[in-house]
Amino acid sequence: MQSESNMAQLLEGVPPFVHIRQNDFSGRKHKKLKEEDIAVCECKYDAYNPESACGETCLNVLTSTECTPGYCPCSEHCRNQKFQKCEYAKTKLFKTEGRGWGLLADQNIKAGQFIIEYCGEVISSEEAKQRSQTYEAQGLRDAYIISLNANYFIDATKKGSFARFINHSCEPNCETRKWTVLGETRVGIFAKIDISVGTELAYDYNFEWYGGVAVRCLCGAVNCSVFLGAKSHGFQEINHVWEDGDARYIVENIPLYDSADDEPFPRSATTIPVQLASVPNYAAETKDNVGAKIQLEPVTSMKSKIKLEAVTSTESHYFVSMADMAGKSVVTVKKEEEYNFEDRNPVFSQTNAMISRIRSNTACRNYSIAPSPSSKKRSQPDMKQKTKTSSKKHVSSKPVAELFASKEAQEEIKRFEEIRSKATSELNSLYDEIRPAIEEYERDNQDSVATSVAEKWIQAACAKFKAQFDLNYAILKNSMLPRAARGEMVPSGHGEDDPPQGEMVPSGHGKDGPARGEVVPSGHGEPQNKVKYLTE
Ligand SMILES: C[S@@+](CC[C@H](N)C(=O)[O-])C[C@H]1O[C@@H](n2cnc3c(N)ncnc32)[C@H](O)[C@@H]1O
Repeated sequence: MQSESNMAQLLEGVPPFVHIRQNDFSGRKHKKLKEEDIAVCECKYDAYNPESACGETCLNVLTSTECTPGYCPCSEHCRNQKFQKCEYAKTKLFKTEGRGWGLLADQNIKAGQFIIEYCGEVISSEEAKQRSQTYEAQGLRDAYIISLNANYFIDATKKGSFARFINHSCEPNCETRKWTVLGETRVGIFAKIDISVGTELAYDYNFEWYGGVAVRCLCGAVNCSVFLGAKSHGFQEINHVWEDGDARYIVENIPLYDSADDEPFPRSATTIPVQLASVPNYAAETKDNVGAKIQLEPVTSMKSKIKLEAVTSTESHYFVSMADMAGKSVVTVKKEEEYNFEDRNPVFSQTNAMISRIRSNTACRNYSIAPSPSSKKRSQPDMKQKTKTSSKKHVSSKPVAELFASKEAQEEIKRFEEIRSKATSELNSLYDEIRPAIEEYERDNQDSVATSVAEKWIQAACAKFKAQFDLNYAILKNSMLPRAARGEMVPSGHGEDDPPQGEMVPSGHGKDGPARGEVVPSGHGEPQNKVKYLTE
């Protein structure tokens, strides 16, 4: 926990926040890394070549996992503990034009270099939604919540590292990457390209837009998306992009939030569309003045300008959307009645709720260990129920065994049935034992599950599958034996190896062997020459 003395007193005018260099886990427990789950690389430190210690070819580096101190074969020479050792690039805070504060490179930075960790408070998605609304209601314009994975978010609003000052760009020189550090997922800002000293750092927020006032992007990129989150699913779904030839709508007002504006942006208690001043310069594109296009000037400066060229004027509430058509950004606008924000986004509907979702590059060390996809997110009693129900679904082999006249067959089937129920109950009790780890995995499904848990689970699951297979095989095999071999009465005229009349005997079946191409499982009790043909 950082104390208030860490309250960053930076340049004049920077809103205060608590400076932290490690994520704050007051929202949930920090994962404990078990010894057997520690990933140990195979690197060897060569004093004549210090680069040999945990470089690009290190197994841990390749899986975006930091080496664990005390376990890395390169010990103090290990170069793969950048998050843990806060090996940040030199950066500097500066005031941007129109986008609040920003961070710039205070040294030359190489492509791929780790720049800084995005630290903040680790909170659940529910908490993130709630906080986002609260901040919005408090009039906070800048959003600092990013997604860690489907279930957890990092909120750097009140506590965070200097990464919280990095602005968005549609043509970014940085990117976010996820790393596993001591069992926890952490987010770092990395250089996408070589960055020279004095250049502003920016990454693509990949914002998820949940409705509300659209935030105008002032990144200045030639191919700027015009709004933060414009590429997000939420934005595109709500702001349907009209195609040529569609019915046109009259345009007057565009709900926009420009972070350069000092005036508090308009808010409505119940509706999303915001009434703005009417646009003076307009020209109807279609006869009925509906759905006019707005040509956007290519953004050349940090403070972009929207030039409204083809706008008609009548009513007040509209939604804006845009597409890049033949190199020009084109904004089209839809009537308020077309949208139903309440239905689509009940939680976010009344706020300018934007939470940045960082794409994952997490190395794939995930094991699918839940009993079935349908059990995901179930509570404990339900999960128990699931495993019990699934075992009930198995065909009870007792009545099946009784169908066979041969005592030998009956006993064999019962024996395999016993093995299967033992394996099933072992799997169920193991599931109870590791349930907390599985539930954690399911909540946090982009993280890796502990190897010890995965191994136990895989072993028990395989034992159960094998037992089930053996049982099925025993039933099948005994059904395939000629009646006489199963101790049943054979009508006169049928030799032991002859099929009943009218039955097809697959060609190529010799007396003692299976047909060519027939798969006869090896090592399963009965000799192969008993598998001949189906008689029932
Ligand atoms: C994580 S903060 C970045 C730091 C922020 N500029 C500050 O002064 O604290 C994100 C906020 O900065 C502003 N911002 C970032 N990139 C922007 C951009 N390209 N255009 C407009 N505003 C931007 C938005 O208000 C956004 O919600």
